Formats: sequence, C-alpha cells, structure tokens
Amino acid sequence: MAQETKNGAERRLIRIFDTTLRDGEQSPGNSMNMEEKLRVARQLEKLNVDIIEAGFPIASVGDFEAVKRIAQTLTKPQIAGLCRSSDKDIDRAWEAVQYAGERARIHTFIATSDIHMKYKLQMEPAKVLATAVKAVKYAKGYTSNVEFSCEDAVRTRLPFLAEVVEATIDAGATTVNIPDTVGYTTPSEFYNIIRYLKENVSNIEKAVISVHCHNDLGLSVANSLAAIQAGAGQVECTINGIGERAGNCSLEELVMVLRTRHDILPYYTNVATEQLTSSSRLLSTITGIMVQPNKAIVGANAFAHESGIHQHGMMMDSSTYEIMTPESVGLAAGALVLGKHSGRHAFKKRLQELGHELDDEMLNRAFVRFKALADLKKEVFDEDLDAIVADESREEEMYKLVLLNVSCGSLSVATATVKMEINGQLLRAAELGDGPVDATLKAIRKLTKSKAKLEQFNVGSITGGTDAQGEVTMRVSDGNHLVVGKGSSTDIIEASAKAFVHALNRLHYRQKKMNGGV
Ligand SMILES: CC(=O)SCCNC(=O)CCNC(=O)[C@H](O)C(C)(C)COP(=O)(O)OP(=O)(O)OC[C@H]1O[C@@H](n2cnc3c(N)ncnc32)[C@H](O)[C@@H]1OP(=O)(O)O
Ligand SMILES: CC(C)C(=O)C(=O)O
Repeated sequence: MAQETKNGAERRLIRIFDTTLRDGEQSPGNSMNMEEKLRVARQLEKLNVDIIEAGFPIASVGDFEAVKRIAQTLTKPQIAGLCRSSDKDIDRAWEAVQYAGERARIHTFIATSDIHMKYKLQMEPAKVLATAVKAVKYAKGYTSNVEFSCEDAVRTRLPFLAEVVEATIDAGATTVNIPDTVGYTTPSEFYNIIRYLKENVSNIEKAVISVHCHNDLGLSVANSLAAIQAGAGQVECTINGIGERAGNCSLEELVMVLRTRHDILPYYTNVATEQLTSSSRLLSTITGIMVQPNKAIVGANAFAHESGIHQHGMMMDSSTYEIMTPESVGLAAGALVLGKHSGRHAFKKRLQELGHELDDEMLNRAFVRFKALADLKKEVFDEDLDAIVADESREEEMYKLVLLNVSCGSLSVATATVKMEINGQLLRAAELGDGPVDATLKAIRKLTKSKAKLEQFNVGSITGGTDAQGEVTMRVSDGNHLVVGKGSSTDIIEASAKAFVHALNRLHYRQKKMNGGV
C-alpha cells in the first residue's frame, strides 16, 4: 500500500471513492438515465478511481438497473451500492452489485448524531448501535467488502461515534466512513475527530477510515485533506464537486492538491489525472450543468492568462504563473485544430480525448454536424464538439425537430413555423408569440400537446465571435419531473427549439420509466 519516494520517505495511498453517480446524482438537475450513468462510469474507469458508488439500488428500478449494468460492464474499479441499515435495502444492493464479483462492495449507513437519531430516525442510541451492527453482519453474509457510514458523524458525540465505529469494525466493516453530511466542520476540527478515532478505537487499524465531506461552507476539499493528514485512507468525492446542496468534495481538486503539493504531502492516488478534464466535460455535457469558469482545475479559465504582466511572465517561463501544467489535467497542448478540412479520424480522436466514446452511428451523425458547423465557423473548438455530442447522444427520441422558420423584428409580431416528426408522422404548426423564442416554444407545445413548464432559460455562447455557437440550457418540468434540456446552434432561436425538444424527450423518457415502460 505504501510507495517509496525518491528520497526514501514513504507515501501513503489514498483511495478515491467516486460518488458522482450516487450523491452527485442526488442533486437537482443532475439525474441521469442508465445509458448516461454507464457513460460516466466508463469514464471513471479510465480515470482509474478505486471505487465507484454507482447508485442507491433500492431507490428505484432505474437506479437498480444502472448499478447492475455498471457492475456487469466495468472490469477494474470496485463497485459499491448504497443501502440503509435494513435487510431489504442490503438484499437489493447486493442483487445489483454482485455482478462485480470480488470487486463488489456493500455500503450501508445509519445516522449517529443526536439530532438525526431523535428527529429523523426516532431511535434511541442503543437501538441505532444495534441496527448498525446487525446491518454490517447481514451484509457480511454476502461479501467481505463492507463499508459502514455514520451519517452526520461530525455532529455525533465523540464517545458514541467511537463506540459505533469500534462495534461496526468488530462486526466486519472493512471501511468505516466518517461523513460531514451537512458540511459543518472545519479542517482543524475534522483533523481532531479523525485523530480521536485513531486514538480511541482499539480495532481502528483493521479498517480503512474514509471521509465524505459536503461543501456547505466551501470547506469540503480542505476538510478532506485535513482528514487525510490525520490518517484517513479513503476520500469520497465527485466530479465537478456535484452532490447534495452545495455539493461534495471535488475529486479533481483533491487529487490535484495531492499531486501538485507532493513536496509536503506524502500521499498518492491512483487517479490518471490526464483524464480529469474529459471527465468533467463529459459530466457537464450529460447533465447540462456547466462548471463555473473560475472553478479550480476544470473551469474554462483555470489555465487562462489574460493580463499583460502574467502573459509576459508565461512567455519567459510558464512556472511564473502555473503551479501545474495544463497537460497534467488533460488539456492537450498542441491539440489538432479541427476545421472543415478535418477528417473522421482526427474528429474521432479528439472526441475520445474529450471523453466521448460514440458508437459508429452516433459518430457518423456527429461528424455530419461537425462538417456543417465547420462550414459556418473558422475553427471548431472543443466546447463546440461537446455541444455537438450533447445534441447527438440523446436517449430514444419521441420528438424530432425537422424544420424551423421564424420571422420577427421591431415592427412585426414574431411568428414561428415548426415542422416535427412525432411517432414517425410529419406535423407542422405556426404560432405567434411575444418574441421569436416564445413563438417557437408555443408551436412546439401545440405539436407535442405538452403542458410542460419552462422553469429556467439560459443562453450562453460556447466560444467567442459572432459565428460562435449559442447554447441554450432549459429546466423544464411536467409536475412530476424536472429535466434539463440543451441545444446548440449558431442560431440561438434554433438552439432554443432544440433545447426544448430535448427536454420534452427527457420528460417523455422519465414518464415512460415511471410507468415501467423502460
Ligand atoms: C446523507 C445521504 O445522502 S443519505 C442518502 C440519501 N439518498 C436517498 O434518499 C436516495 C433516494 N431515496 C429514496 O428513493 C427513498 O427515500 C427510499 C426508497 C430510500 C426510501 O423511501 P421510503 O420508504 O418512502 O421512505 P422515506 O424516504 O420517506 O423515509 C425514509 C425512511 O427510512 C428511514 N431511514 C433513514 N435512514 C435510514 C438508515 N440509514 N437505516 C435505516 N432506516 C433509515 C427513516 O427513518 C424513514 O423511516 P420510516 O419510513 O419508517 O419513517
Ligand atoms: C450516506 C452518507 C455517506 C452520505 O452521503 C452523507 O452522510 O452525506
């Protein structure tokens, strides 16, 4: 487990437990269907994380099937399924993860803080302790690889936390997780909590201590790092830091802290950091949620130098303003420039570098879109490719936009004519509206008979210049589900129409899934 460094000092392995597909997916706007989850899981495998928490199998049939499929498909990482401390949850988790064979992990949890025990579980501490022990023993009946989490550990009385940790290790837990469920702790406090457990739990060396930090106060990465320094051996984190409320510890940030400051931090991870950018982009493409430009490591500006003094320094030597190289996180230097003369090989290679593995049919469709775009733009950027892939790698489409014609101006009423293919039938409608987007959405609503509500509408430019692609992101709800729709085009009205049709297709898919049709 330990690795020698050049100067003979020991480095400790920090296991990376990725929960993008479980805690990450729990946050609004981030839910994914099975195919999308599988694509993210494949990318996480390339990223070489140690453990993937693929979902919460008892939560829904869809979640169960996704965990099962991921366990059946991936060959390298351990696959964990989360479950409450109850036999039926554990049975269901095992049913899904068992396909990973020796790499299957059951992750069971129960809350241990007074607040959670009293108000949520309405259980006495002794009952919680007994339930936790029983759950771990029951899970051990299926596999030796059992993780136990004390939910809201940070707000748990320390002697009780130590008692639960000791008892669950005795019951067979091989990883014990200490979550900061509500993002409340600070680095020094969390360091002391982990040290307390190290010093007061007699069997602590028999299990790996894990931490799972939320970001409510913006401290999740700092707290995880403090826990590592206190002896934690596993960190739970997510791509782009997504997760409940303000999110989880960001995988890319934590991993790059360990890599960049290896001079003072004697730890290492197995993560292939060159895959970080692709992983981040793939997730954004799938969920439609972009990372803020100034986000550390994967934000669009993370390696951009705009001001003169910085640019001058960079020209003299990049170490003046760069503490890590763009290449180390997968931002390729000297990448092929894609334009209208580029061929399928270069196109496919760049897509792969960006984390997009498309089947032949999707690749062909995306290539046609790429050529059309290259005719309109001088240079096609990575962000343009992400948008094309987002448009093309859609789940089964009930509704297809065939044609859009809009007329508007300061003196005329906006009119939109839309032609769509619905269930193989070509239909056309025209509507007037309060502006071209309103008219377009009205016409689409008329054709699809949809009453879905537009909750949020954002338009942004993918790259610079007047020939840039506009990207529209919408949140649309049908009362039962809230989905994100995305569309891109050099024409923002067309991008809006595509985003709305994308959202309607997603709602249709969710509806079908809810009715058991998927
Ligand atoms: C901190 C975290 O991130 S925890 C993980 C959060 N993730 C999720 O909740 C995933 C999605 N959840 C779901 O789909 C649903 O909540 C389900 C399927 C898990 C449960 O649904 P329901 O049976 O309808 O219960 P509901 O969610 O309303 O309430 C939770 C129940 O679990 C109990 N419970 C909560 N945590 C635990 C636990 N760790 N162990 C045992 N029981 C628990 C609660 O006391 C409550 O019990 P009650 O129904 O007897 O009152
Ligand atoms: C179930 C645990 C690991 C969790 O998600 C939390 O406490 O935040």
